[in-house]
Amino acid sequence: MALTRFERFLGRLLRAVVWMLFAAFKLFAPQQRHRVSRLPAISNPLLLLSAMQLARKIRRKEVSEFKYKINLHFVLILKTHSHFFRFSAALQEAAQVDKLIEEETGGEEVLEDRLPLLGVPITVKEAFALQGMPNSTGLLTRRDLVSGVDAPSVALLKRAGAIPLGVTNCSELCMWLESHNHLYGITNNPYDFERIAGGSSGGEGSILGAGASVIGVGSDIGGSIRIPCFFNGIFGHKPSTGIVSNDGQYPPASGLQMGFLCTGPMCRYAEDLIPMLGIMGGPNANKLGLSAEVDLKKLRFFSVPHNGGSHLVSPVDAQLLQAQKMVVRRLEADLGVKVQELFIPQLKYSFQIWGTMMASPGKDGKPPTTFAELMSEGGKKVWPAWELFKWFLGFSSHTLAAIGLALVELFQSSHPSPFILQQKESLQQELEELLGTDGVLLYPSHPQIAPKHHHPVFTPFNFSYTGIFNILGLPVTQCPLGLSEEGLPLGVQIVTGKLQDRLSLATALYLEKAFGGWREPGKSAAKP
Ligand SMILES: CCCCCCCC/C=C\CCCCCCCC(N)=O
Repeated sequence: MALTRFERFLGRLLRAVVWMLFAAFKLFAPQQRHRVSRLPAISNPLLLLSAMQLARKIRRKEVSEFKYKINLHFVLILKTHSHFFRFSAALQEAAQVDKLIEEETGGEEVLEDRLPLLGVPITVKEAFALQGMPNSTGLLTRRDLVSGVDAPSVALLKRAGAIPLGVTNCSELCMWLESHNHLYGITNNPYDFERIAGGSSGGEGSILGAGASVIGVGSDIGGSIRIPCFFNGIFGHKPSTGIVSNDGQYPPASGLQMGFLCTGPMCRYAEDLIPMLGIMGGPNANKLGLSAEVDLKKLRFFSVPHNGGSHLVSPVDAQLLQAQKMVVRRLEADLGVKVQELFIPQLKYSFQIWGTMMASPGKDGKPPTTFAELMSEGGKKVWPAWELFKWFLGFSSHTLAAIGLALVELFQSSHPSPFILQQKESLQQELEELLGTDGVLLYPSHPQIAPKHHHPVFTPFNFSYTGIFNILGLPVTQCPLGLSEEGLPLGVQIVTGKLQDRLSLATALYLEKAFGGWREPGKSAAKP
């Protein structure tokens, strides 16, 4: 059974609404002007180290006191966002580091085991609770809220010795692929300030991509770790469902969404992913066997170049297709494996599957909290159509994307399409059988290279390239693959079977060596 006439009509209506909103946006949106157009090169060599390298230097006292200084200049240019840094508290904590090293009588190995991130600066997506820091998730009504405790994932990193520098920008209520809200503004891409940093963990993506922070915490229910990692040329991992605690972030997931949301690590160097995941997962990380050696030659590799041509989603950029082909060639040449190219027809319905499952009631039968309800938090009830009218007049405190999402929600049917549910089930079964415990699948991270600011309003369904794996609960590592002709990051998603995270993490380590991993934006000028 294919989509019903009503469902097809809804699809067309949605597209018409998006086009109208975009046209309106083009007319009314203020234009950004940048006094500087590119980042300077990084001058402090400590800023070029991975968390593991930096932690080793700190343990050996090769970095005494807190010489690692955040590049405030970058933070200001990128608007990632700087007003919420806890520099003096971080410096006080850093001053304790040498004392902790002196006190450890068991030597460097014991210290590494006990405090693997001792002294390493981290940043955290503002949607997570970090004690003493705001936790607004871009809602003006939450602007005065200060976290009294740390989210569990943040607490585990702190317990491992990491020193939080502060919180970074995200999209309004974490539900858009551009990090923009009326509290902090819009975050820029370090490779080209005219372009988006992605969302919803875009502040993290930008600050890490710029080399102004070492490692960071993000969350992902539709691509919010992977999209910003892709656009900012860094690594990120959406773990298998249920490994890292999602508690302590706003908004909390509701309904079936609880099984789709994942918290995970973001960083510039692949070698930081496994230790971060091990720490953030707490005892759950034992389920992943992260210390087991992976022999890439014994894995089965698959490459899916696109979603099969959904009319809602842009075609995959030729440079991304080419980059993925290069990965295939490299794997075959270096490892002697045969990478099988596949087309999986159900992927065409990725957006419809994501939308249907996100709107489904939880196991307790309760429907998820609506987006309009979340927007109303701490203030007056939000009426989406009225809010849109206010937005046209410049009076709304919400972004067009958030208003658009609340509007679209009004048209969502409460009866899920049996055809879409069937596509989801068959996709789940096919991928689980295909990947098993030794399969690795390459899939585009997004159909487009980092778009210009606000342009995602025009292509809102493109996130479904990442979103589908939230619904399937599969782990995915986002891996950079060098730069495009315009000097913008290229990349690929590496997907594996449930709880087989170590396979995608090992593949990312290999691809970092093969393709050069993160590139410093200040040395990679965007071509005009
Ligand atoms: C202004 C136009 C708005 C039109 C809305 C069209 C509907 C699109 C639906 C959903 C877009 C969600 C994007 C989610 C991005 C990542 C979310 C995440 N936290 O992982």
